[in-house]
Amino acid sequence: MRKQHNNPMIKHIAIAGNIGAGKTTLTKMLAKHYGWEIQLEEVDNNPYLADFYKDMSRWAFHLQIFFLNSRFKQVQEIAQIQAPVIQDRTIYEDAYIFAKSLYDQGYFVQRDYDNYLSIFESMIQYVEAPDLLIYLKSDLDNLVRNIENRGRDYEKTIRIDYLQELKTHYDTWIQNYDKGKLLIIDVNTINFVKNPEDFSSIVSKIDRELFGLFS
Ligand SMILES: Nc1ncnc2c1ncn2[C@@H]1O[C@H](COP(=O)(O)OP(=O)(O)OP(=O)(O)O)[C@@H](O)[C@H]1O
Repeated sequence: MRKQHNNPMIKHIAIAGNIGAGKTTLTKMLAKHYGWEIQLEEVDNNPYLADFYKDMSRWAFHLQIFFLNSRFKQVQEIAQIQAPVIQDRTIYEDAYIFAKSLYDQGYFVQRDYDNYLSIFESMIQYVEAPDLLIYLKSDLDNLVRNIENRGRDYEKTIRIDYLQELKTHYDTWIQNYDKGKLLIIDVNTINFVKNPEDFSSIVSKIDRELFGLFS
């Protein structure tokens, strides 16, 4: 079912969440449902991701710079496209979740982290927040199950404490998020791929945010 988006104020929808939360799948399903343009993460063409998971200290800075630039280019493109766009992960997550937790865990040396933050601060002035942020809230069991099921070779080395650290940063970030509309979807007890009614319930919540009388 295709439903054209008819709220001129809403142009940029973003999906946020931990590794394995289901962002990419939901992004594609929502893009199809609403007829939105789509912006995915650079995973297959990412020159650092596989090396990063083998040796995080060695490649943390390179990977963060790559993702930061890639995400910045996406927001620039979104600003220029007239049609509504749905984006798989935000630039905030790169800085406030990934870079921060890599620094906290000692994978970033101080001067590299300072350098990264300085680049981020320069860029963020030119970034508009999404009109609607959809956060997929997931516990660790669910993340691990999804990561195992998709079976990417380079993700086999992901440690549970790395996911836990990311989750802690996500919790803090979402609690304090005030840049625009926020919709939190608990994905622990639903399966929007297998159960059409779970997908419909997500769509109803989004409809309420986008087209509701008091939204
Ligand atoms: N800034 C970042 N720093 C470190 N790793 C990152 C960063 N951004 C993305 N990644 C990693 O790149 C890969 C992206 O994969 P993908 O787009 O499938 O998303 P995902 O995070 O696994 O989430 P989902 O399963 O919800 O789609 C994951 O291993 C992810 O965590």
